[in-house]
Order: sequence, then C-alpha cells, then structure tokens
Amino acid sequence: MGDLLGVAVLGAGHMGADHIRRLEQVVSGARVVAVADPDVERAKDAVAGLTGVAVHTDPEAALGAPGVEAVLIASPGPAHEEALLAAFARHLPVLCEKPMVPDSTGALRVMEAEARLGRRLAQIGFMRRYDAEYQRLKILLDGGGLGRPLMLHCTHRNVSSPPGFTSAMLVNSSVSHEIDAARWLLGQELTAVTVLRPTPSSGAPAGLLDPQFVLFETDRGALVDVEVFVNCGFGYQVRCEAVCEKGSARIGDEHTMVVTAGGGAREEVAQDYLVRFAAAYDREVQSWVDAARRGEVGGPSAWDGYAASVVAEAGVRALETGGRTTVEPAPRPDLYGAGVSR
Ligand SMILES: NC(=O)C1=CN([C@@H]2O[C@H](COP(=O)(O)OP(=O)(O)OC[C@H]3O[C@@H](n4cnc5c(N)ncnc54)[C@H](O)[C@@H]3O)[C@@H](O)[C@H]2O)C=CC1
Ligand SMILES: O=C1[C@@H](O)[C@H](O)[C@@H](O)[C@H](O)[C@H]1O
Repeated sequence: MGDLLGVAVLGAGHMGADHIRRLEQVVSGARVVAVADPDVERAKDAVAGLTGVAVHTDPEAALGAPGVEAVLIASPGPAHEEALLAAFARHLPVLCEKPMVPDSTGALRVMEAEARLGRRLAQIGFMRRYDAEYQRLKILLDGGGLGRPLMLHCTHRNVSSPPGFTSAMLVNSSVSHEIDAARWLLGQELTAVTVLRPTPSSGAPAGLLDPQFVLFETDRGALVDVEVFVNCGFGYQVRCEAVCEKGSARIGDEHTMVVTAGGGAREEVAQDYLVRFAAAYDREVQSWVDAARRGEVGGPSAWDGYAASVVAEAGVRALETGGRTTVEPAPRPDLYGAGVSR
C-alpha cells in the first residue's frame, strides 16, 4: 500500500459524489483512484479537478484499475450484490452504502460469500452509528441509568422523495436506517413488523403510500415505532426518543440557528441528510479508511446488512398485506459472533 489508500468509487450520484469530495478533502489517508458510473458524464463531473482518477462505465473495470486497494459502493441498492461479490473476489475491503442489498435472498448470498472467505471485508453504510447524538443515546442506554428500554419513538421525514421512489422503499431504503439504529441502540433483534398507512399526503406523488407508520416488536419485548414521511415538504427531520423504566431521552431536536425577527422566532431545519448527517458520514468514512489501512474492517457488518434486509422485507410484506409479519432470519455464521455488532 502507498501512503494513501487507493479507493474505487462505484456510483457517482448524490452519495457517490459527496463521498468522493469527502475522501479527497475531508478524510485523511485516502485518495480516489477510480470511479465507475454508467452515466459517464456524471462520473466525470464528480472527479472534475482531480488528477490520476480512472473513469469507467463498467464497475469491474474500475475495480481492476491500477492502485485500487479498497471500494466504496454508492450505486443504487439493486446493483450492490454484484459489486460486493466482485470486491470479495478481489479481497478488497468495502464500504457499501445502505441498503446492503434490498432483497434478503441477495443479502444472504453476500453474507454467506463473506463468511466463506472467513474474514470480514464489508462495512455497511449505516452512518447513524457514527452520529454524535445517536452515540450519546447509546452510551446512556448501555449505562443502564434510565432502566430497561421499553419503547423507541422514531420520526424520519424527508422534504421530498427522488424520482422512482416506491412505497416499498419507504421501508427498505428509508426505514432501513431505523431498523439498524434500533437493533444497535437496544442490542435486540426485531422479530415482527406491522405497517399502517394513513390516507397519503396530497404532497406525495400519485400512488405513493406516504406517510407510513411502522411498528416493530423486539425479541426482548420492546416496541419501536417509526413515522416515515418522505414528502413532508418542510425539512429533513430524524428524531428518536427512548422511553425507559426510569426516564426518557430524545435526540434529533436540532438547533442549527434560531432567527428572531418581526415579533417571532424561527428555528432552521436541515433540508437533507447530507447536512444533518455530514459529520457522521465524515466519521464513518474516516474510520473505514483507518481500519482498511491497518488491514482491518469494522462498523456495521454484512450480518447487520442482512438483518436489516430481512426485517425490511418482512416490513414490505406487512405493508402489502396490512397484517403483522414475523421476521424469519437465517442462522448467523460464526464469523459475525453473537449479539448485535457494536
Ligand atoms: N447513507 C445515507 O444516508 C444515504 C444513502 N444512500 C444510498 O446511496 C446509494 C446511492 O444513492 P444516491 O446517490 O442517492 O443515488 P443516485 O441515483 O443519485 O446515484 C446513483 C448513481 O449510480 C449510478 N449507477 C447505476 N448503476 C450503477 C452500477 N451498476 N455501478 C455503478 N454506478 C451505477 C447511476 O448512474 C447514478 O449516477 C443507494 O444505495 C442509497 O440507498 C442515499 C442517500 C443517503
Ligand atoms: O439513506 C437515505 C436515503 O436513501 C433515503 O431515501 C432517505 O429517506 C434517508 O433519509 C437517507 O438517509
């Protein structure tokens, strides 16, 4: 390895371009050496001003470019399985954006492929684990001072959904973050899910079931509810309140700036995840780079990615049927140890 970890970035859209900027300008110890996107103009735009970056339309060609030592996958979810398996075949450490693989059968194939290698190569992009507020909440809950957690009340609002966003994606793309965060915060597995659908907002695209109210049950009797509303129109809000036997704690009440004028006060609300979770993405990518340079992989594992997919898939069935759906995960390979990864 040279002084800097050589990274190939697959997918140069919103997240890919932001991660390229981060790898080049924020994070230490890495440089972008290859990019792949079927939309070659998008790839070129994302690396404008950088030198020595190979631009490809074919992900496999980018993985084989000179100097590639690690892979950051930021293509759409359905493309992740092929990319992960290709990275594993080359024994490259990977940071893969969520969802690891949207369908649980594909996610299982990925997890089993890594387990067959006998060592971890993949970190999954559940960046909330790197958010300062989520970390404080986790420390509080783990410390036990508030007693046993009974419920998590979560809010997940986006200003608007991107083109092509489906009703299932509210669960398997947006709520995949709450699925991972709840497993991680509580150290419990989600075992059943029910999805209620109020009359859709008139602000949602025709046919999109938005908002939804998702209720998870855990293996130790806690409940997790999520209001997911991806066309709320007014801001990006991610909140979580833990209600425990001896108290409660809430995160996500951002106070970015309070403007007082004209006889009233107005609090600014972040408009998207790139703002709200900027520091979390920075920490996530820095810790992935640091680990890769040491020859290690940490953070959310392929098991966590699979667990999120299998829970989300049960959630999509619950959305479609209107009934309570149980989660039936495959056995966990020894590689991933016991319990939810910390
Ligand atoms: N962690 C987080 O908070 C967020 C994660 N994401 C995730 O990041 C990923 C990308 O999302 P966005 O950047 O918003 O999508 P996007 O649509 O803006 O960009 C995706 C890019 O991937 C390219 N692409 C399509 N197939 C490809 C392939 N096989 N190989 C390489 N590139 C390919 C597309 O041409 C496009 O330029 C998704 O998995 C999404 O769920 C997205 C937003 C926030
Ligand atoms: O991952 C993300 C998007 O893919 C998803 O569409 C949004 O709802 C989330 O807030 C964002 O963090």
